[in-house]
Amino acid sequence: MSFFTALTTRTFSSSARMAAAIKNVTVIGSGLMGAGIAQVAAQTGHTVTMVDIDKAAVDKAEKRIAASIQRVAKKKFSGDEGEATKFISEAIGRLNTSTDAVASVGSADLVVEAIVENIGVKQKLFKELDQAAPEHTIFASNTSSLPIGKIAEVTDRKDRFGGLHFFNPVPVMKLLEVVRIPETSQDTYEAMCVWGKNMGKVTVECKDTPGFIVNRLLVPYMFESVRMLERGDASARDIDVAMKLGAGYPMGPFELMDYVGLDTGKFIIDGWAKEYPENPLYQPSELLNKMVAEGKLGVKSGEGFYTYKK
Ligand SMILES: CCCCCCC[C@H](O)CC(=O)SCCNC(=O)CCNC(=O)[C@H](O)C(C)(C)COP(=O)([O-])OP(=O)([O-])OC[C@H]1O[C@@H](n2cnc3c(N)ncnc32)[C@H](O)[C@@H]1OP(=O)([O-])[O-]
Ligand SMILES: NC(=O)c1ccc[n+]([C@@H]2O[C@H](COP(=O)([O-])OP(=O)(O)OC[C@H]3O[C@@H](n4cnc5c(N)ncnc54)[C@H](O)[C@@H]3O)[C@@H](O)[C@H]2O)c1
Repeated sequence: MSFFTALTTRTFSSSARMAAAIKNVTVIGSGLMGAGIAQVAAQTGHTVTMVDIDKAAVDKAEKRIAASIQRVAKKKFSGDEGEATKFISEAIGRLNTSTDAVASVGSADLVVEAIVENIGVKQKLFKELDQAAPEHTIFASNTSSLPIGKIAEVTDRKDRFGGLHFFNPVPVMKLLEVVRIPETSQDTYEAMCVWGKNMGKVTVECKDTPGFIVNRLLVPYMFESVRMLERGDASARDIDVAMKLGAGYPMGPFELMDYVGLDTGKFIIDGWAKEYPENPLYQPSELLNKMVAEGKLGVKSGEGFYTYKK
């Protein structure tokens, strides 16, 4: 029986029941974000299937999760090795992997998509998943910049569709932006919020506007930093030092761009430049385009504005 036929009243308890019923989570994409979301979901008691079209990406994600979960356990159970080991093995035991997205949603209560930032690719995926997933399954995208409504329009479940925008690194960053489109039902919205809290996150409500809350402010700031570098006004290192020591940011803009991935930054700005050509804050950068073309994607490729050990 679906949630929607089973529950007749739109009370908070009905939403809480929906969220409590979110036991099986499928995370599509096992890159930087998908791996983090899958890890935290497994840590917080969910049965998780982490999917990627690329088997090598799944293998890499498993390694990343194994390293990250050690750090989480060390912090959470400082001094108690037994509890830490139990926490790790139980979480890893709840985490399954696959390279077949369609076959992985058959028993999903929630699907969180974290694949490449491309509207066509996301729409194609959700169209396929819409046919395969049970009626009650909630779909969410972790997109940084694309309109949730546009991704959802290829499905017949817009009332069970929203944005769940996590922050990198997911095991550490406390914020979860919960994005609702006009069609998102109140039950779905509340279920996403309760699930977010169960994941240990603080949720904020966002409308489906470009960049939601954080990226609407963060992306122009990052691209202004690149433009400052392109003009030769200051070096990347000095801009980073200035913003860390002068504005209290944990990372400077270039460190953070390397950390999130320059390709993701390019996907975002290219999309916004096309959609809002008049806005000077949304203009692409020649330097960033060149770096991405050269495969300099930041930490994940070993080189970006800085170089990293692989
Ligand atoms: C071009 C435009 C692009 C825009 C893109 C937008 C992208 C997107 O949509 C939005 C975002 O995500 S925006 C991005 C939003 N993100 C930001 O803005 C991030 C800003 N940066 C930060 O908040 C901090 O620098 C960090 C938290 C990353 C590291 O903290 P730190 O103090 O500088 O350095 P530390 O010593 O390494 O770590 C200390 C402790 O933290 C823990 N821990 C860390 N990583 C972990 C992991 N992977 N796993 C587990 N645990 C992890 C661990 O306990 C560790 O202790 P340990 O004893 O070493 O295990
Ligand atoms: N990088 C960040 O800091 C950050 C933060 C918040 C949100 N996001 C958003 O999360 C999403 C993923 O970003 P990321 O940084 O994890 O990217 P990533 O490049 O690290 O990983 C994307 C993964 O998706 C896989 N993939 C591509 N198409 C697929 C498909 N059709 N089916 C299954 N897997 C597929 C790729 O093989 C790759 O492993 C993007 O929408 C991005 O905008 C990124």
